[in-house]
Amino acid sequence: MVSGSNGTTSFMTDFLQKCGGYSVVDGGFATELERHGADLNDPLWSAKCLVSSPHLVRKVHLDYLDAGANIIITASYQVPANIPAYMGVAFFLLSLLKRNNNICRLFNSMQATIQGFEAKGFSTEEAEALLRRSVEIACEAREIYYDRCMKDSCDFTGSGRISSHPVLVAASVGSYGAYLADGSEYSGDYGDAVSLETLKEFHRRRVLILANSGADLIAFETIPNKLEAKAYAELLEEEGITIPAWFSFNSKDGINVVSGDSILECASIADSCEQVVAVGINCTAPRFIHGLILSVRKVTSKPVIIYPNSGETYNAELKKWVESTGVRDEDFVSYIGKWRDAGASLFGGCCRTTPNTIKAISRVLSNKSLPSANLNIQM
Ligand SMILES: C[S+](C)CC[C@H](N)C(=O)O
Ligand SMILES: N[C@@H](CCS)C(=O)O
Ligand SMILES: [Zn+2]
Repeated sequence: MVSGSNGTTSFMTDFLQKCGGYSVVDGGFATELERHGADLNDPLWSAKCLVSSPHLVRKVHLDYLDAGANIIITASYQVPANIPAYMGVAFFLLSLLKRNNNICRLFNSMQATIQGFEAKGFSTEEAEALLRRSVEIACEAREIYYDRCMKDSCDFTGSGRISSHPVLVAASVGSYGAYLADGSEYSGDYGDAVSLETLKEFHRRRVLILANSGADLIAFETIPNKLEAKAYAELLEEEGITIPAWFSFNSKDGINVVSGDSILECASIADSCEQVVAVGINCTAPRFIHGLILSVRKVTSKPVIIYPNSGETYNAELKKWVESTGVRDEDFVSYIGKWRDAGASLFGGCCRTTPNTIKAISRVLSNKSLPSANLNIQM
């Protein structure tokens, strides 16, 4: 096993210790916004609410804190810092070549994204302000939560810090595929036109903004391929980013990440990156999680984070989740003990999970006497 020891290692292990050994991550953010009536059929997806209903964003964070989350993830998943100049040039060239099917597909998704943002009239400054705002709102929710706890006089230390329920704000960075808003984060297929440099330039500005936004760490989420993991790792190093980060991949077969790249290779990239304090899997069907935890553990000793989705499938055209047939995954909370035994230490939910899911996870983890697997907790 690779050591993974570095300057930031203790950040997560110290935090886990404060939480009692295991930590609870929040659940589906967009899902909860939709449950409150938000229409996310938009290129910004969940981030649309940063503009249209920031109060709802704050409320959803608070609901997850009330449910027991120790880590809340910001609404910045699908906000780019800007529309990079290379995209304008690439867009023009692609428009000349779009007789080829693959190029045609790339052209169409770029067109949708660029037009979506232009239609919204976002300047670079506004997009950047949106990224910062996403962190501010999460921090505001944490303050409100702490204040409430203080009033209820629960578990505060002399320093005014909450002792039994510490909370971190993780700034979400969605993949380039998320930004394309065509579900590419579930294929990881960006085509040959997208290189390591393309991805680094696409992510550079927003990573810098989020690193200086007051967030406690950066959540690189739903990473669909090895190239993007490499881009993140190189960016963190090149830019001398000092706040910690986690790398979380997604899979649709339990063996590889969605692009077909090996989870072992992807997790190794995360392991070698000094700033990375946890490695894991998100937005993946629960039935694949156990095997993936074992794979990740083969190449890193860093804490393993998992936040599966409900096991449904995303239809990017309709921007809706469709129930899958066959396996019932929605009661995945019953597997928390098994995943804990396999070596995971941070647990939450991704798309289509709710505060009820998180409440149930929190309950399972705080009940130390429960048996290892199949705890049969009802959400
Ligand atoms: C994690 S997926 C459900 C996010 C939404 C997707 N990038 C889209 O815009 O359709
Ligand atoms: N954290 C994201 C989803 C990642 S797949 C959100 O719910 O906004
Ligand atoms: Zn998800």
